[in-house]
Amino acid sequence: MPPSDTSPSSTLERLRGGLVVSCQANPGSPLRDPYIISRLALAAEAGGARGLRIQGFGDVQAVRAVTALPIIGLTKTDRDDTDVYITPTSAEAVNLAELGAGIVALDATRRPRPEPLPDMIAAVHRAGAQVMADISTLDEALTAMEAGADIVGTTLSGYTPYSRQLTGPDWALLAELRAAGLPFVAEGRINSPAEAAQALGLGAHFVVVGSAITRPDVVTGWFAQALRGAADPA
Ligand SMILES: CC(=O)N[C@H](C=O)[C@@H](O)[C@H](O)[C@H](O)COP(=O)(O)O
Repeated sequence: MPPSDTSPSSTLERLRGGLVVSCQANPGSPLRDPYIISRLALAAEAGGARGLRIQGFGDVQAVRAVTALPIIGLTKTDRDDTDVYITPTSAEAVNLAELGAGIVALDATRRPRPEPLPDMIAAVHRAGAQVMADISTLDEALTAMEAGADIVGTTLSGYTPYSRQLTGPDWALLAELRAAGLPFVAEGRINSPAEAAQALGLGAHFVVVGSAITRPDVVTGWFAQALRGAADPA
């Protein structure tokens, strides 16, 4: 019997003011293995993470087996018919909920999608989980909340062609979401403790950090890039 999550209605409440660590490995990464992801999740828990964001059925299963922390589950599916890739179908969303994700992340961008967003949200709710709508603009956030999402996340800012293309967090989007009175999660390119605290101060319900904590291959690239051409010529 895997460790159990709390009741679905309290999952978001448990995360208020906390850090959620996204434990994902890029395709081709030597860390892309459910056992390794489950160890990263335990390391995040030991460090004080209140929740985990986990991609793929195998990883959700492996992580659910070792921790009772709330899981935000998602799939990333490359399809020929749509650019929507974070949990594009109800079947995937319901499967994630059944595997123990108390919150399911759905792509809520305005790109053409295989299934209507309100239908997907209803399916997740019927499966007993809550919905985090991954958006890239304020407009998408408003639409997602109208469609029944429980909270929105800034996850996809910079990943749609029409959203702000930034190298750091989208602070302006956080301010817009706050001004609109929407419940929101700060996620995407939050790469330091100071930035995480700043996001919470801007009204985020919780903060998700991924690459800076759990992608050492990516972080190594940041350092290696900074050193290129920086050697003292003397
Ligand atoms: C755009 C996209 O596919 N984002 C994914 C969503 O789950 C993950 O690859 C990110 O790591 C996550 O959003 C956290 O962001 P960052 O790694 O920047 O802290």
